[in-house]
Amino acid sequence: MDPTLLLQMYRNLNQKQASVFYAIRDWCIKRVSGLNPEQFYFYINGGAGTGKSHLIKCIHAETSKILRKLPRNAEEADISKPTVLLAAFTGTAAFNISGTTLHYLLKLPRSLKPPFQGLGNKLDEVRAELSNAEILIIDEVSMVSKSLFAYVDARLKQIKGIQRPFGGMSVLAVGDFYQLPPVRQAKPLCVYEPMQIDLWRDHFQMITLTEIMRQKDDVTFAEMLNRIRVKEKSDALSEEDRALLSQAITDSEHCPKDTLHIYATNKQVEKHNSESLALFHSDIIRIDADDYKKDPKTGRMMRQTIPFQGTKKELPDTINVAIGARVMLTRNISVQSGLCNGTFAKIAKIMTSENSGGPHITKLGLELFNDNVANKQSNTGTTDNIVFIQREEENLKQKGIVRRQFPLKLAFACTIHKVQGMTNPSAVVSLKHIFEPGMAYVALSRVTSLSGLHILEMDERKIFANPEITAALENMTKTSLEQVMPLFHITASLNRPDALIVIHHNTEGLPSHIGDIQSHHELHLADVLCLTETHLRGSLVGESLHLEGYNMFKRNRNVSYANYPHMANKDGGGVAVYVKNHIQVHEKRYLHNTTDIEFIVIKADGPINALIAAVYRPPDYRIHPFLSNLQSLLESLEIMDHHLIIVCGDFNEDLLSKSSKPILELFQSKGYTQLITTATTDKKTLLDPIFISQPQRCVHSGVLHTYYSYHNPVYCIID
Ligand SMILES: Nc1ncnc2c1ncn2[C@@H]1O[C@H](COP(=O)(O)OP(=O)(O)OP(=O)(O)O)[C@@H](O)[C@H]1O
Repeated sequence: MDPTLLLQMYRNLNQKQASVFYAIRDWCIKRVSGLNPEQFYFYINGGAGTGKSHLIKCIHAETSKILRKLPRNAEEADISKPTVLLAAFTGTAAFNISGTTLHYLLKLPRSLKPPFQGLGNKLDEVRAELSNAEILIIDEVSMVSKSLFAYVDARLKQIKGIQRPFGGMSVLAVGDFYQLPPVRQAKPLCVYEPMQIDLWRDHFQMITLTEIMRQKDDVTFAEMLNRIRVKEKSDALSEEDRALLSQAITDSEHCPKDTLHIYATNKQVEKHNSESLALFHSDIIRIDADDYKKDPKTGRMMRQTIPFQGTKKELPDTINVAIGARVMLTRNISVQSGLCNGTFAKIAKIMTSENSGGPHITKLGLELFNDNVANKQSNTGTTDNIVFIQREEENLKQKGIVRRQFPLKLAFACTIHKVQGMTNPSAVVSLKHIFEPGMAYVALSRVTSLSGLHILEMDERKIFANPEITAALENMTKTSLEQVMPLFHITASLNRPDALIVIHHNTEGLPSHIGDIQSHHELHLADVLCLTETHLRGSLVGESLHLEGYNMFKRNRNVSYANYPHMANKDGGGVAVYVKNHIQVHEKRYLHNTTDIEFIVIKADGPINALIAAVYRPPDYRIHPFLSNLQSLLESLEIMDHHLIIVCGDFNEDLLSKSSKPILELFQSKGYTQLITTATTDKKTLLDPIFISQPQRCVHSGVLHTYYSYHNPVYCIID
């Protein structure tokens, strides 16, 4: 994925999405640090468009990056093998997250009926391919049946040779059980059935995303979708929701004809498709299936003059198309390349060759609709944006026929089952013939705003949820992940207007990370935000470094060392402090006897009186001269006669190590208490302490998360 786009996706994560992202990121950091955290089994729940797929993409990119460091420790490990597996039941859902289908990934048989079929002689190959795999992500989990889930568990146990659930892998299951259930009337995974081993109920913890991102510019519509998501058959629509939906009601005369039509059944779809082909296109081309049958005399496979009729076939007898006609693939040709069952495209080229019976269509050039696809076409034979597909094969065994036909159908319209996961600016949705819970909700929630929705045959009785889902989700074990973003939750319940929140973070470069700081959900809660390793040069501060609502103070490395020019001239380092506008502060720029140390001191005069210092000690700054200069700084602070002094920063002394800690000892000898008790870096060292002269004034302290620095931010709240 394009790193700039990915970074923007990280920055855009809403607070709930970020909690899940950081929880799983932290698990990976622990795993890589050799701490062997317990496997996790999370279920990410959330209505249509709450950003579940967006979150999966971010988690996949970040966790793959971190876990890549794991196999390096193992001898003979092949680091090209994936550490995080991305999968879904359907090809389109898999492609949407750049993953693959569960069947393909785990080489599952078509029929999942017991007994379990092992991998046989493929085991070694699959085992080698998945040797580094640590996490399995399953999207659109509502479509995964219990038998498929049990197969996934058994298969992973076989591949990993470990009898723990899912072969000891962690699992992130994502989806919305109010959307489409598994095919063939199977019970959804979350609905408990006694007498069965229930992997779901026994292991999974639920986290619910609540903010709708797809319709975020149309909040009224988004809120209505949330209500109809859980509406049961016996519930009536509220007057308000009825009025909203009635704005979208139209009829076949007046609705936009060239917009995607979504129906419940294949019959409705086929009727609409053939009418639209005739309406929009005149040069209609008929593509018959090439059916081959063995000649009893010669034993050779002979092409039949007309396609074989009767019996159920996957590939159609005949397809009528035209240049420019909307079509959809009906087979997973290559999920990685976006050629999946359910992929939408336009016919761009029709390639023929001459044979004895006249021109014969050999290839079709498709312009795929999915934006991601263009970047992924590698070995599928492409020109510009066109992907060429060939005829696929189907064996009609009982009839002795081999069929060769394009796995394609017209797609001016499609069924609701094909639009799950899709985001569209507009759609025409028919509510006629809806036969399952969740169908109306899936169809109505595809568009980004109410103005893009056109409803045919409105019937509010067709909008209904499965009540079993509501009961099942109520009974599921839940986790709020509040501990992942502690400051966010503490401040929400903190009713102390004059509390002071101080945060320190080693940013590893302010100019490159200002965007990350601006979008961080907790850093902007700081009244005083101390940053080290700002890497700033020059005296001017660009507009881009401005944080809304804050005043900035800074001291660059090059002005911090009077007696060590070699340190002053080195890149990196530097300290800055951002202070909320309403706090009265003065910077204490020149301190008696204090030189050769990267620091800033600010004196806050209200609402809380305090001296706050941020310090950075480079790792190569020898401890004795540093201690002596730090001592001078602390003595200068003492003589300012302030009762509350807070000194934070990166001192490059690991307070979790067993070796001596002269910096900590110096602070303790001066009566300070250190507040941070857990690791502050990705290597699980504690390099970023907060020292305080009056520990009784601190009501909360701890460590926050970021994705862009080796260091995590630390905070304290002063009453
Ligand atoms: N944090 C975010 N910032 C910006 N856009 C987002 C964010 N999360 C999701 N989106 C956008 O909102 C739309 C819906 O998101 P997404 O497809 O991830 O939702 P979903 O929960 O997977 O939906 P569905 O259940 O219908 O499959 C997409 O266009 C996506 O790019």
